[in-house]
Amino acid sequence: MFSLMANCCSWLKRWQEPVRKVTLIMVGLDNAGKTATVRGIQGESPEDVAPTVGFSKIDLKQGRFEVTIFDLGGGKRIRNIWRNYYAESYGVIFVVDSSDIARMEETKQAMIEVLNSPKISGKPVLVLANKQDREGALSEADVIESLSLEKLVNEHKCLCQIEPCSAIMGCGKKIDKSIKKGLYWLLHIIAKDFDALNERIQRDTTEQKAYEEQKKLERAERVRRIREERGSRTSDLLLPFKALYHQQPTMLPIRD
Ligand SMILES: Nc1nc2c(ncn2[C@@H]2O[C@H](COP(=O)(O)OP(=O)(O)OP(=O)(O)O)[C@@H](O)[C@H]2O)c(=O)[nH]1
Ligand SMILES: [Mg+2]
Repeated sequence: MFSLMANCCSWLKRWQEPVRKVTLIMVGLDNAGKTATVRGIQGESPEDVAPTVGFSKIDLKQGRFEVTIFDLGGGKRIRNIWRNYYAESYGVIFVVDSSDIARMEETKQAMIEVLNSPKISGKPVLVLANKQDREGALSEADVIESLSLEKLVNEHKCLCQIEPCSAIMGCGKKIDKSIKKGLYWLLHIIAKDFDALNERIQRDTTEQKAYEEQKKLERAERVRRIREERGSRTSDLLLPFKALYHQQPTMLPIRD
């Protein structure tokens, strides 16, 4: 009887909680398994994925959360787009290919760059130590050591959880439990500090929009000036031709 009442109370409490819109970014080197992971979360097959050029966006409902995940391409040349998503992100999912030992240093540098951003520092980070099914994959402890994870997250005051997992294990209900557990953890941490985080995100996104608007205006002004310069140069070049054209009729032989 008591447990029934306790269950009812917790259900009521959850039901009264407002729906919260949360944006997350999923980053990590190319080939780490980000797209395979979001595919699995979405209930789609994580097999046959192609490298992400740019980003893909997925929307899902998790309890009282409406979650948007930006799965950002990890290729070296497109990593610089990550920063455009930092301001609006409530938390980070960093996917690591635990079996690619040769790229651990590159992974570490990429993570340092993400956490170094003032728009990310202090936000919660979920590290998915992916590809645990592969032979020779680093264990959770080895990934922590290779990335100097403890030092890094302490320096940037980021709450962090690491989950060893395999994105290709299954999808939907059959998804690796560690991925599910990690996502719950991240959303739970975000919910705990939602108001402060939300305020920061509103402030940062307004600032970013103003910055982008300013850049757009500057670009438009540059283009206008280039066109103006080109226009005046073309009319200078055209002038002798015009003069020539007007002179020609007088040079034609006069016939009866
Ligand atoms: N064995 C194994 N392979 C995986 C796992 N997760 C992903 N893969 C494979 O790794 C390759 C890359 O996966 P993606 O999900 O495309 O990697 P990504 O991080 O999205 O890469 P980019 O889009 O280039 O940034 C694919 O061939 C996947 O099938 C895993 O847990 N285990
Ligand atoms: Mg991808």
